[in-house]
Amino acid sequence: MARLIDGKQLSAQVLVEVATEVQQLKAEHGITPALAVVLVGDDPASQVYVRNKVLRAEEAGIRSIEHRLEADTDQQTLNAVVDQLNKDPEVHGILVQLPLPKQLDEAQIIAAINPAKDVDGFHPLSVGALASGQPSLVPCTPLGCMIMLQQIHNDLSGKHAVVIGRSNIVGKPMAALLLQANCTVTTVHSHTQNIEALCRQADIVVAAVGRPELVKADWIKTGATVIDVGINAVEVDGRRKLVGDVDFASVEPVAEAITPVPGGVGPMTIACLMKNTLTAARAQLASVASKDIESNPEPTAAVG
Ligand SMILES: NC(=O)C1=CN([C@@H]2O[C@H](COP(=O)(O)OP(=O)(O)OC[C@H]3O[C@@H](n4cnc5c(N)ncnc54)[C@H](OP(=O)(O)O)[C@@H]3O)[C@@H](O)[C@H]2O)C=CC1
Ligand SMILES: Nc1nc(=O)c2c([nH]1)NC[C@@H]1CN(c3ccc(C(=O)N[C@@H](CCC(=O)O)C(=O)O)cc3)C=[N+]21
Repeated sequence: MARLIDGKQLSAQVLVEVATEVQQLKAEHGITPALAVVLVGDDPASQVYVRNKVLRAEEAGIRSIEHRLEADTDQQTLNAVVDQLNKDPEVHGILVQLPLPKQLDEAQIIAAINPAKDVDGFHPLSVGALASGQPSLVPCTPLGCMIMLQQIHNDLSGKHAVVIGRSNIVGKPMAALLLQANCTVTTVHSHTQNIEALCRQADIVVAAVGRPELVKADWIKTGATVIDVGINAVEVDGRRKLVGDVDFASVEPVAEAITPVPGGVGPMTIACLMKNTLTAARAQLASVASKDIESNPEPTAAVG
């Protein structure tokens, strides 16, 4: 029997820590961290996700602001909303829910977000900082996966990690974080040959593919840790349910530890979004303070 990495429980712990620090920030600096979520269109999956974010923000003491725009919104209108949030000193985090309707240019919008407020970690500056090992806002899903992995492994050094998927949201930043943690990282994707054989060499498998129950027991080395990022809605006996990218029933007996779906990576993603909003609010406070010092230098700072 594998150890179950309980994302519901672990995310509740992360949220308690965030809530405590949010209270401190309020008490010491009179600042309430605020997260703005921009949702274009009425995709039902996004609605669920946004609703969960609002609930978790409330628990953490974070103010949440929602902007819901029509599905036929044009680029200029969306840019104006982002711009207004960029300029608002009371907004610390901005998340534009993806995917956007096809008339909108995703890359342009992401690049238009103030990098200091980029709680998704998708802005090119955040991506570059992560890749070059500088401190930055790290994408929420891979950050959540790393917290889960740390429950199982004190030290990830030297582990062979195979990441299935190379999206900008999950696969690529996941591989960067594992590399940073001294893993030997293999990223596989739809052009990779012999995925099963590569996965069988892995101490850690992270599946972020979007294919229901793709990963089978014979892909997994005995004793490996399996992180299932996939969230796929499927119909079983006429009823809708969520399954991951891993065939949980067959893989669970082989793995040492495994995340469930639902109740695994999903709740951790949302908890990490709150963590990033707190981090962003703190950094913005520090940056305002340093600008105050620049514009009002202490007389003693002059060398005489
Ligand atoms: N739990 C959470 O918080 C989150 C969950 N998700 C879920 O994770 C999954 C992945 O999401 P996302 O990264 O955005 O998806 P994308 O569709 O952007 O990327 C999927 C990746 O998987 C690769 N791929 C597709 N089919 C295969 C295959 N048969 N064998 C090997 N590789 C394959 C693709 O390869 P190629 O690049 O060559 O096309 C691509 O790199 C989805 O189920 C999504 O719902 C996503 C975000 C957050
Ligand atoms: N800008 C942006 N940032 C994202 O991080 C982002 C995004 N857009 N678009 C969509 C994907 C998907 N994603 C999920 C997060 C949590 C759950 C989640 O909480 N899942 C619950 C179940 C929810 C349910 O019951 O439907 C669970 O797995 O237990 C799901 C999906 C974040 N994404």
